[in-house]
Order: sequence, then structure tokens, then C-alpha cells
Amino acid sequence: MTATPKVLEVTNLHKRYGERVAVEDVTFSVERGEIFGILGRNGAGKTTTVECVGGLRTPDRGDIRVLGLDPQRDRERLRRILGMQLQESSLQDRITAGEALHLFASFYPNPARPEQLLDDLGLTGSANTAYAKLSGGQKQRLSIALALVGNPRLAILDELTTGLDPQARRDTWQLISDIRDRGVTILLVTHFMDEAERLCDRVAVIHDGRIAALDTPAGLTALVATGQVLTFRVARPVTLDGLPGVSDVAVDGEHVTVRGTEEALPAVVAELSRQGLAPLGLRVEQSTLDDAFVQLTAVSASTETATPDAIDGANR
Ligand SMILES: Nc1ncnc2c1ncn2[C@@H]1O[C@H](COP(=O)(O)OP(=O)(O)OP(=O)(O)O)[C@@H](O)[C@H]1O
Repeated sequence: MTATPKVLEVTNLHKRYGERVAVEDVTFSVERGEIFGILGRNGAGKTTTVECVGGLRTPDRGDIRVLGLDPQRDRERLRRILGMQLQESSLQDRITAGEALHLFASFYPNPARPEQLLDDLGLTGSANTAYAKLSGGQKQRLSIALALVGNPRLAILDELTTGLDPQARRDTWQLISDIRDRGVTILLVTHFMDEAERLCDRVAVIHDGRIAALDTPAGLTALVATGQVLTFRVARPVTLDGLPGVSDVAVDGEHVTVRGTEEALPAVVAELSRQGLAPLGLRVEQSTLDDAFVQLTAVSASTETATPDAIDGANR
């Protein structure tokens, strides 16, 4: 049996800007057909990581292989198999969406058809609109189209849905799923939990330049989750400790908060009933990837003191 081919392998990646360590000992691999998320707070090191993968930054240490290619040594061949969405576009204001796609297509040996991409991204009606006149959502979709026009094997999408309205976000998620279904592996940088949960097969949570956890969205939730939180009121004081699945009980007058696993709810309801009580205004909340993320990336001072502009450029 042959192992699933890796599209991307990042091993012990280190990158610093002057004194600031941006990425420290980051290791992960991405398999063919995966949507792999890199999730982290601002300044966690996500963009630096993917810029090293895309050959835009030179790592200080570590090894990167994109389908066997070294982004620094094999730039020309990498360009043909990797598509990268730029966080901020460098397009001229007057170029139209259609012209931009045709121009970028001309850089590749085997490009996608620009008209097809315009159609796929709902941009056909904007093909003749100057870049400066496109809406935020249209600019965003054009940047995705530009990342895909070379028919890449691996597409890196950074802050995919920042600034989009809820419907446009959902449309973009659907589009990304469709692109994956056509065989493109996707490395997705995001700080939106719902996006990671909805789209990603696996997620690396990066915190302070290091991988804090790497798992499926469900696996990450389970890793740190307390499970369920039950809140309700009771007519008189109760004792609920020691019930199956219950890890914590907080009673504040008539208000009760119970934390525990899925077993807690039936156990609590049965116990209240045994005591002749009912849980009034019962609410059950499930732990989410949000909770997991907050626990995995508790803020530390160093993340908050970034000074990127001072040394930008000198450290590529
Ligand atoms: N060119 C640069 N020069 C100096 N420091 C930089 C540079 N680029 C990034 N940094 C610093 O490196 C750290 C990681 O930045 P990076 O942009 O990789 O994080 P990020 O997770 O992508 O953040 P965001 O979500 O805000 O885009 C931050 O502390 C940032 O300030």
C-alpha cells in the first residue's frame, strides 16, 4: 500500500524578523485534496508561514517541500503548481477584471480559461469593470480567481472572506469546496472559527509562532471542550454534585450552572425530578471550536507588541 502523497511538507520552520521570532519550529503536512486551515490570532505567524511556503520569504531554518519542490531553489517550477491569493492586491486601478485574468493567465503554461473562472466566481457581469470600481466582495473574488488561473495543484488563500457580507461569505465557502472537489489542495489562512469549522478537514492552531494544536475541527473542540453547559433556575436550593457526567456545579441563589459531558443533562434532569423540582428556563450550550480556540490561544504579552513596519523588507 502506498502512503497518501503529501502536497505540502513543512518541517521545523523558523523565521524571525530582527529580534522578533515570528515562526518557531512549525511542522505540518497537507495531503492531496485537503482543505488545511491555519488558524490564529493577529500576529500569530500565519502569513509568515504561508509566505515561506510560497517562496516569498526565506526561512531562517527548516525545510519546506511543495510536491517535492523547495520554494527557494525551485521558484520557477513552484510558480506553475502553486496559486497564491494576495492579501492586498497590487493591481492597477484601471485594469478590468477580465484583463487582469487574461494577463495573469498569460504567465502560465497551462492556465484555466479566464471566462470560465469569471463565470465560476460570479464575475462575468463585472468583466469590463475597472478594478477600482469593483466592490469589496468582487475584488475579493477576483483575487481568488487570480490565485486559481494557473490551474494550481496547491492554492494558498489568506483571509479569504475578510470584509464580505454573510451571504458572500457563504457563497465563497461553497466555491472553495467546489474547487477542492476538482482536485485542488487548499491551504487556508483564517482567524474565523466558523470558516475553519465549515471548510477545513484539519486545522493547525498557531499561537505565538508555534503550533498549539493540530486536528480536525471536531478533534480540536473535543481536545479542550468541557462538553456542555447547562443553565437553569430552581424553586429551592439543590445539590447536584457527584452526578454522572457532571464536572462542575455553580449555584447562585436560584440560578444553577452545570458543566459536564453529554451525560450531564439526563442525569441532572432525573435528579431534579427525584427531588420534585423542574429546571426552569433550561438552556443547553455546546462547546464550540470558538471555545477551543480561546483556550488554546490565551493571550500572551509578546503577541501584542508587534512592530512589523520597522524592519520590513530587510529580513525577507
Ligand atoms: N515584515 C515584517 N517585519 C517585521 N516583523 C514582522 C513582519 N511581518 C510580520 N512581522 C511580525 O511577525 C509576527 C507574525 O506576523 P504574521 O503576519 O505572520 O502573523 P499573522 O498570524 O499572519 O497575523 P495577521 O492575522 O494579523 O495577518 C508578528 O509579530 C508580526 O508583527
